[in-house]
Amino acid sequence: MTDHSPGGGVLAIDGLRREFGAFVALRKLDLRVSAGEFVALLGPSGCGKTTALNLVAGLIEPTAGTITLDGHRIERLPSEKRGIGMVFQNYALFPHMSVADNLGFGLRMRRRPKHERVERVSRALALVRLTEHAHKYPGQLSGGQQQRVAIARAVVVEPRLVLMDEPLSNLDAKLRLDMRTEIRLLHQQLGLTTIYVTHDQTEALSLADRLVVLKDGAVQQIGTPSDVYEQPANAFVAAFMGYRNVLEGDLRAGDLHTGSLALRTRPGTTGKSGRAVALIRPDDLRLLPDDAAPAPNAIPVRVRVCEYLGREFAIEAVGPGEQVLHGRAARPLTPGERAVASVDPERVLVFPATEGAAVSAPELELVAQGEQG
Ligand SMILES: Nc1ncnc2c1ncn2[C@@H]1O[C@H](COP(=O)(O)OP(=O)(O)OP(=O)(O)O)[C@@H](O)[C@H]1O
Repeated sequence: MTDHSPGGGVLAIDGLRREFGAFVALRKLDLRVSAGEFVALLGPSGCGKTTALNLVAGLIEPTAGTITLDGHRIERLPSEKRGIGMVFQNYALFPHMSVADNLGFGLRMRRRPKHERVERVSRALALVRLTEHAHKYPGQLSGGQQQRVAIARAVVVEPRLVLMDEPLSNLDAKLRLDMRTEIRLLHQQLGLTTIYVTHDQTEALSLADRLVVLKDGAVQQIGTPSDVYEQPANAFVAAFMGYRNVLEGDLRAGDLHTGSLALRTRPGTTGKSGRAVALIRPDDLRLLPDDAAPAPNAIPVRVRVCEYLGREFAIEAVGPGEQVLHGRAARPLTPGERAVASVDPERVLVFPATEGAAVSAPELELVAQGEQG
């Protein structure tokens, strides 16, 4: 094992499973991560993301399955022998060591000569723009600065693989955005193979080359951000990716009939029939004044809430059959006002209703929160 491998290693995970007593936290994870790739594990609380990460890190052992890094089986190796860098949400810095010593620690453990340590620490400090803070202690830094130290400490040893577990979750909204860009930039510069755990779909979409969406310990979809966003594999993934409007009904000849309205759906569903759910992103549901020109899939609604978003307005409205709908309007609408909700059939995804049952209220709430970010 060498510290000097340029870029990152190649990771293969096969049939990875972890049980805690009778509870299965991770069912079966099969994943290939190429050298230099950035993969995000995404899903709601309790879906098994941290379990998967901890198995790769060597903090817990698998019940079954293998993990291969650069051709070597590592699933039973002690954590410190795996050549992996780790960044956690609580920074986990050594409080009694200066920033520079925190960074140099891993290199000292690897017995790198002093001149090399000094050189690499100063390069890593410059990379995360903390050069002038080198002699401070972690307690004297802001949360964002501490997290930059933690990231620099993980990458300074040039690990074959970097694991990050919700590294931005303790930071405020603005800092989160700044750090997100910083992590992406760092990844572009160093090309380290990275696995990143988050429950925030916007974070995963913006950072990762590929996403692994998990639910109840089971993989739902593996794909690029645009695959997962545009072509979610099932209703759960769709709801998690922000398809907040969920309408259930009978699918006949490409139309979903809910009992109180009929919705034309994406071409390709015409041949299918039966109980189904249609999912629509709020961005794709346009709220128009009542007297607007005819629009596709026009649903008469009454406006309930109008929120200012900056460039446009988020509208909550009630349609036929008391169906609650979330959409966007170019101009403000008044609560109580009649309006028309319209959606291009191309943007109406349809899944069998059995999958729709998997979209539970708490998960939708989580999506709703994520949407504000
Ligand atoms: N040591 C343990 N003993 C028993 N159950 C555990 C243990 N660790 C995790 N679990 C359970 O396994 C499931 C998956 O946990 P995990 O921490 O991987 O979820 P997660 O997706 O990372 O969630 P979060 O985002 O909340 O951290 C949870 O239901 C959790 O309660």
